[in-house]
Amino acid sequence: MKAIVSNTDRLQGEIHALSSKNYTTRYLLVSALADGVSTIHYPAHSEDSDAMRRCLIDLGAELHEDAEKMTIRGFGRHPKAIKELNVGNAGAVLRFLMGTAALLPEVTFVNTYPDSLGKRPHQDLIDALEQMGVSVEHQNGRLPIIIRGSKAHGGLIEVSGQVSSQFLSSLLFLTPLLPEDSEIRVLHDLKSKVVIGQTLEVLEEAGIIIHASEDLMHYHVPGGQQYQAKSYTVQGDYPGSAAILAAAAVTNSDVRVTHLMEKSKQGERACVDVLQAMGVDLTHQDGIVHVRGGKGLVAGEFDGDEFTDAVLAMVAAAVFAKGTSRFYNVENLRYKECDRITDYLNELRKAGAHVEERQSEIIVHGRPEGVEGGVEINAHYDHRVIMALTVVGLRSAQGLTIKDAHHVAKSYPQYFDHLKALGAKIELIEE
Ligand SMILES: O=C(O)C1=C[C@@H](OP(=O)(O)O)[C@@H](O)[C@H](O)C1
Ligand SMILES: C=C(OP(=O)(O)O)C(=O)O
Repeated sequence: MKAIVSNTDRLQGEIHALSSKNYTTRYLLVSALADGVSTIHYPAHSEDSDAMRRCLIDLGAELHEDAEKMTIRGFGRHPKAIKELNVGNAGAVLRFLMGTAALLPEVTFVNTYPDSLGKRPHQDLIDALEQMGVSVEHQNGRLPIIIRGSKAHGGLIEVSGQVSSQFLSSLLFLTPLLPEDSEIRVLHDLKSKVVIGQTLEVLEEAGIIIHASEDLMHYHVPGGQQYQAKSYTVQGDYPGSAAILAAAAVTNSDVRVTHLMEKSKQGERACVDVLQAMGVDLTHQDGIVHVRGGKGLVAGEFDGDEFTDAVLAMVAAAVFAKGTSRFYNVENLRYKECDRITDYLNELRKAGAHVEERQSEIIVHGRPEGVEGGVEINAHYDHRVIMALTVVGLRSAQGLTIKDAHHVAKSYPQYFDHLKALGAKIELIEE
């Protein structure tokens, strides 16, 4: 699908935020790891959450769904011994399930997105699993990956957090089910640290006890635990909503996004503070973010690691801010669906933005007058590139054509419909 995004002066209306992808994948997993029937209210529906759902069914979970909720009968510590799992292009799903696969004799994770997930590194998790007696066959730390887990045990586990927090999350989901206690030590740095808060929150809701150090670098996990079957409610999704809020910030707008909890543990909640720091007229009350855009943005400096999945949308807003913005501590954006620094900035440059890259920084020389556009954008298989370039397209004199825009469905299938409902001039063409 191609998205033709035209210059749009005004956005107006109200959007009910989509359900959180990260909470949905976690609630699905802890429900499957429980014995008994759990309920998830308002689960997300996207390619990534569907990938988790599909894989858990393959592993023996029983799922039923109506319009508002899903019930899941879990497989506890005994997933079905299947041969193959296909996680699509979902990084978190792959990494979390590589841990679960350690409960099985042999599973192959196939490589269906060789140019996206197929390029992403998993070596740090592989190293950790090997310390636990799991045998892993892989292609230089990449897919396809075969996990042989029959001998998995707890104990001392060291894992690097330098590339992704998902490796640590994976171990936190697995280790409570092992007979032995585990000590997990995070080596180097822990990137996207805020996301670990979501993992710990969900584990606690599922009745699992984890003793975490205050800096989230050390964990004592008692073994022999059981996940409890529970009832969960998924909150609204900040990373996806950040793109809607950025679109509202760069246009003349009066837009409300509802269902966004002020006290959320999603790091991307910070997009509200970032936009405010850029001078956007915005309020956040009773779960509603209300933007009155069009008054002109100002540049700022931001630690992007605090809102990993909203960085691209915030950079798109900064493209139209007065002055030079800097998003630092973002190197791990290079290991996502594409290289979200080099690939993304190349597309922004094509659109007419003035941007520079460092190894772990994005620098934006803002153009409050707007950009020229009139070019075709390569989506690089990346939903967040698509969402962010759409924001830029709304302020491009000649608009932007985004190729392969269907990849937006990885996290936010309704993105274009939501923007169109607000008045964005977007035409979708099936190819
Ligand atoms: O744990 C999770 O659900 C996620 C963790 C983050 O990844 P990294 O820890 O690799 O930055 C985030 O970017 C991803 O979208 C989802
Ligand atoms: C990077 C993302 O997801 P994942 O790592 O799960 O593929 C994302 O949603 O932006």
